[in-house]
Parts: sequence; C-alpha cells; structure tokens
Amino acid sequence: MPVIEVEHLHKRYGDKIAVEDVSFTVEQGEIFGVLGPNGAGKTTTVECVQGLRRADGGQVRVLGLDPVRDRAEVRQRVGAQLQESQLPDKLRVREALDLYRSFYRNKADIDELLADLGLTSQRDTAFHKLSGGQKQRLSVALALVGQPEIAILDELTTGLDPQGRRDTWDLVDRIRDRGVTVVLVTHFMEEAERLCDRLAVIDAGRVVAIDSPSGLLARVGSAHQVHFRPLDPLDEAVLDALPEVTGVRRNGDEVTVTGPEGVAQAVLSALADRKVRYGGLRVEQPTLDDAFVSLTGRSAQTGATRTIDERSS
Ligand SMILES: Nc1ncnc2c1ncn2[C@@H]1O[C@H](COP(=O)(O)OP(=O)(O)OP(=O)(O)O)[C@@H](O)[C@H]1O
Repeated sequence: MPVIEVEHLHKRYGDKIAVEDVSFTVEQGEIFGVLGPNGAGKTTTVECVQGLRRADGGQVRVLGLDPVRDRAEVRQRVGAQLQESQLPDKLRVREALDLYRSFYRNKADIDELLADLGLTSQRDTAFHKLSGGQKQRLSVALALVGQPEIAILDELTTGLDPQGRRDTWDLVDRIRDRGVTVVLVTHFMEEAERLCDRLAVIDAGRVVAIDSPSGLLARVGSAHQVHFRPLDPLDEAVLDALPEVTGVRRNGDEVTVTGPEGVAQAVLSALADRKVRYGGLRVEQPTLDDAFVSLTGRSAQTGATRTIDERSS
C-alpha cells in the first residue's frame, strides 16, 4: 500500500515554475530516491509532501492525509531532516534530542538513538563543536526522534568525505531495518544506486523515469566495455565470434571489447584459453549517470564519480 501518493504536482514561485508535473507513489518500507540535478525541483517536491508548501496544482496524500490540511498529524508521523543545520551553537546533542522529542507523541529512546547513530560519546558536546559528519548524524537523529513512519532525508551526504558518506549509507540501511519508509533526495547517482529500491529521476520539474536502479541501468543497454593491451599476438576475430561480444575495436595497442554484463568474463577466459597475456585491463560498467544521460541528454552528476573498485567493494 502506498504511504505517499503524488499526482501531477505543480508548484510555482511567482513566475518561476519549480515543479511542472511530478507524479509518483512510495510504498511502505522502501527506500525511495528522488534524484536529479540542482534546481530540478526535488526539494520543492518533498516540501509539498511534508506540507511545508502548498501545491499550485495536483494532489499529494501522505499516509492517507492531506499534508497541508492535516499538517499537525503529518508532522507527528513524518520525520524530516533539517537541510542545513539550524541549531543554536551552544545546544548540546542530548539537549537538542530532548527538545525535539518533546514535540512528538511517540518518543524514541534517546540512548538507543545515540548509539545507533554513533553519537553516544558526543551526547554532551555543544552543536558548534561537532564535526560535519556528526552534525549530519544529529540531524538524522532529530528526524527519527518522534519514531516516524516515514523519514525524509534531503541531500544527506552533501559535504561529507567518502568515508562519512559510506557510514551514512549504512545508517540509512539501519533506518529502513527499523521499518521506516525512507525518501532520499539526492543528486549523487552512486548514492541512489547503493541505497534505493526505486527512484524517480526528476529533470526540470518533470519525472523522466521511475524504476529500480537496475531497471534504469537496463535502459542504457549493453554498455560494458573491456579494455586491455595484448602482450601476445591476438586475432581479434576470435573475440568477435564470442556470443557475449557485440563489438571489438583496436586503438593503437589497446583493444576494446563491448557487450552486455558477463562480457568481461567471456573475454578473459578466451584470452586464457589461447594463452594470450595482457596488461592494462580496465572494465567499464554502465552507471546510473549513463542512464541519466540517456534519459535526459545531460549529466546529473556534479560530485562523486564511480570507480570499478568502489563498485565491486
Ligand atoms: N523560495 C523560492 N523562491 C523562488 N524560487 C525558488 C525557491 N525555491 C526554489 N526555487 C527555484 O525552484 C527551482 C527548483 O528548486 P528546488 O530547490 O526544488 O530544486 P532541487 O532539485 O531541490 O535543487 P537542489 O539540488 O539545488 O536543492 C530552482 O530553479 C530554484 O531556483
């Protein structure tokens, strides 16, 4: 059963159209991504879901409620992370959690929350003394302190280093394991691919695709590429004849073989069978960024790039 239903959402700021026409549903228990480049309308969309903004057109239902009319109830049941840290400098972690906890009917156990978020030893630390990653984790803790059914996390890992980003991803998995439905706003493809069950790709105020990460990747087609430099004589026709191979080309002493998933194994075993040694092996796999480019004609990625190592880790 969907916990969020957005139908033909339209939102303007004066003459500026922020959201042209956005529709999607979020199912109970999933991690749903809202993905797109800066200015695509992601934040405006989730602000309408939270009842922070009134739609100019279309319909939004959250847990069967109207988020503007039933704002107080939606606030109790939907936890939202603050996009920028907006707490007084001197407020201590524990005090911030106590304060926010007092707003909710279903109160989380603060010690448990601190432990879950790796903040136990910062419980008496003032807000301004926290690191960027700790502030980020506190803002997530504040989103969870009312034991929400849905958590909305906006640009969760912006500004974090790669390790901080990975720790935060583990955290999102744990939030879902508590049974919370997660809506994750991001412009990082890698983050969406790692975390989301399904995602809506938004560009210029419109949904261009809704799918699972692997479904989106499948739309890009067979973009796997294997590059290597043969160190022994190689008849490229041997590779071309493999059923997994869709193309072979040579550029100087480098050979590039293209094909669907599995092409790399097929090429490497053909080389081994013929005792052809090689150097400079690289395997490029399609990424969600490729999917985004093929859907919109341009890149959403402004930050992280993907490497083969990361993908296999
Ligand atoms: N309060 C506002 N007043 C006027 N225009 C706004 C306001 N908030 C957002 N916009 C504009 O609406 C468009 C959509 O903004 P929104 O913040 O929803 O996009 P976004 O996809 O979340 O972008 P980002 O990743 O940069 O946060 C942008 O062109 C933005 O400049």
